[in-house]
Amino acid sequence: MFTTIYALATAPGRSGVAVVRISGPEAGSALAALTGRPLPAPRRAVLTKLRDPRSGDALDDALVLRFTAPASFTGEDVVELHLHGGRAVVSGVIEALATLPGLRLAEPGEFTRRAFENGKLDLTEAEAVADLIDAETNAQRRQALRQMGGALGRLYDGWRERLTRALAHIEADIDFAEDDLPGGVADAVRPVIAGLAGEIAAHLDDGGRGERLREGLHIAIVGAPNAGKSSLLNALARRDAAIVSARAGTTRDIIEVHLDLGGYPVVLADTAGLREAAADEVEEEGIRRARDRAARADVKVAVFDATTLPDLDPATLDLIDRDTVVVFNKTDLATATDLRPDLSPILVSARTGAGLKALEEKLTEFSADRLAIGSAPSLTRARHRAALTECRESLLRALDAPLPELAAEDVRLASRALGRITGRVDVEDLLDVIFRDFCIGK
Ligand SMILES: Nc1nc2c(c(=O)[nH]1)N(C=O)[C@@H](CNc1ccc(C(=O)N[C@@H](CCC(=O)O)C(=O)O)cc1)CN2
Ligand SMILES: Nc1nc2c(ncn2[C@@H]2O[C@H](COP(=O)(O)OP(=O)(O)OP(=O)(O)O)[C@@H](O)[C@H]2O)c(=O)[nH]1
Repeated sequence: MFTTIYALATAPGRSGVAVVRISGPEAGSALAALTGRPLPAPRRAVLTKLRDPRSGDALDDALVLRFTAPASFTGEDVVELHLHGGRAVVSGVIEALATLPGLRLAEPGEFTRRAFENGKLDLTEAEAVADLIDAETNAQRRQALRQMGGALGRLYDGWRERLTRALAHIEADIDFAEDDLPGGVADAVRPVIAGLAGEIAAHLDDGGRGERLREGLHIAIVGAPNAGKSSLLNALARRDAAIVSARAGTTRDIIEVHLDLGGYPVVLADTAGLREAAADEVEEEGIRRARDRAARADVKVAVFDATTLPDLDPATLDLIDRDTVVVFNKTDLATATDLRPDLSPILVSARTGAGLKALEEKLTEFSADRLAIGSAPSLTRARHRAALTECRESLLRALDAPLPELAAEDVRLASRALGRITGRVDVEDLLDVIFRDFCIGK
C-alpha cells in the first residue's frame, strides 16, 4: 500500500502562515506524535502546541486540521499543520516528521497523483489543478477552473460512452450474424460513428485556443534596426527589459516579456532589426532568429520609423499579413503620418507614450479573438490533441472497414484513445510525465 507522504504545501521562504500537508495511513499517528494528545475531530481546526517527538522541543503553536479517508483531497487520511511561516518553524516540523516511521517527503505532484489514483480526480482535472496554480491571468484561471470542475473530462467520457454503445451494437451484429456479414458497420451505427468523428473534428479545429491560453499568445515585434522595437517593448512592459540604443543592430537575441492584456496572457518578444548587411555573424544569427520567431508568432507587430515616411522598410513590409498590427513609431518627430492608410497603422511614440493605449487595445482585441473560450470546453494540451486525432482516425477507419470485426477493433482503439485522456485506461506510462511538472506539496 501507499506510504505516508508530507511536504510544505505553501511557497518556501518566510511567510505569515505556512501549511505542511501529510497524507496516508500514518497521517493521524504523525499528528499524535507531534501534539502528544488525542486526535481532534475530523475537519475541525484546533489550536495546539507542536513538539519535536524526540527532544520535546516546542516547535510551534499551530492550527491543525485533519481529514479522514476517503473524504479528503487525496482520498487518504490527511493532516494539515498551519504553522507560523518562519524558516526554523517549518524546518523544525519537517525534520520532526522525517524521524517518524512510515513517512517520507512527497514528490512533486504526488498529492494530486494520489487523488487521481484514488478516483477523486480524472487526469484532465488533475492537469487543471496544475494549470490553476500556474494561471497568471483571469482568462487562464477561468479555463483552469472549468477544467478542474470536470467539463473537459465529462465531454470525453460522454463520447466514450457513445462509442461503448456503438461497439456493443457492432458486436451483437457479429454474434447474431448467420454468415459473415457483407460490408462493415451496420447502417444503424454508422451515423453514430460519423457524427462523433465530426464532433471531434470540430473540437480539434479551434485554432489551438485552449493550448494558447495556457501558454500565452506569442506576439513578435519586428522591424528595421532603430525603428524603436525595444523602446516599444519596454513601454508596453512598463519596465526596461530590453536595451535601447541609438546604434542600429543593438538587439541580437530575442527578449521576452509576459503581459496581461485584458486578462489574456501574452508573451511579447523583441527581435533583432531586419537588415541585409549585418555587422557581424552575431547580428546575422539574431536576424535569422527574428525571422524564425516572426514566422512562428501568433501575431506580429510590424514597427516602422515614421520619420522616414513615405519610405517603409521593404523587409518589414514583406512580413505583413492578416495577423499583423502595423505601427508607425516616433510620431513625436514625424510630421506627415497619414501616408499609408492602406496599412491602417497605429501611430505611436514609444518616447512620449502617445498612441500606446490604442496599440494595447488593438493587441487585446487580437488576443481576445485568438484566445477567448466559448461555452464549450477547449482541449488544453498537446497530449489531448494527439489522442483526439488518433481517436478520430480510428473512427474514420471503422467507417471504411470491410468487415464488422475490423470495425469493432477500430472503435475499440478510438475508445481507448479517449480513455487515455481522462486516465480511464492504460496510463501508467503517462503519469510520471504528467505529474513531474507539478510543484512539491501539490
Ligand atoms: N487548507 C487547504 N486549502 C486548500 C486545499 C487543501 O488541500 N488544503 N486544496 C487542495 O488542493 C484546495 C481545495 N481543494 C479540496 C478538495 C477536496 C477536499 C476534500 O476534503 N474533499 C472531500 C470532501 C468533499 C466535501 O466535503 O464536499 C472529498 O472529496 O471526499 C478538500 C480540499 C484549495 N484550498
Ligand atoms: N524621438 C523618438 N525616438 C525614439 C522613439 N522610439 C525609439 N526612439 C529612439 O530610437 C533609437 C532606437 O530605439 P530602439 O528601441 O533601440 O530601436 P530598435 O528597433 O529596437 O533597434 P535595434 O535593436 O537596432 O533593432 C533610440 O535612440 C531610441 O531612443 C520614439 O518614439 N521617439
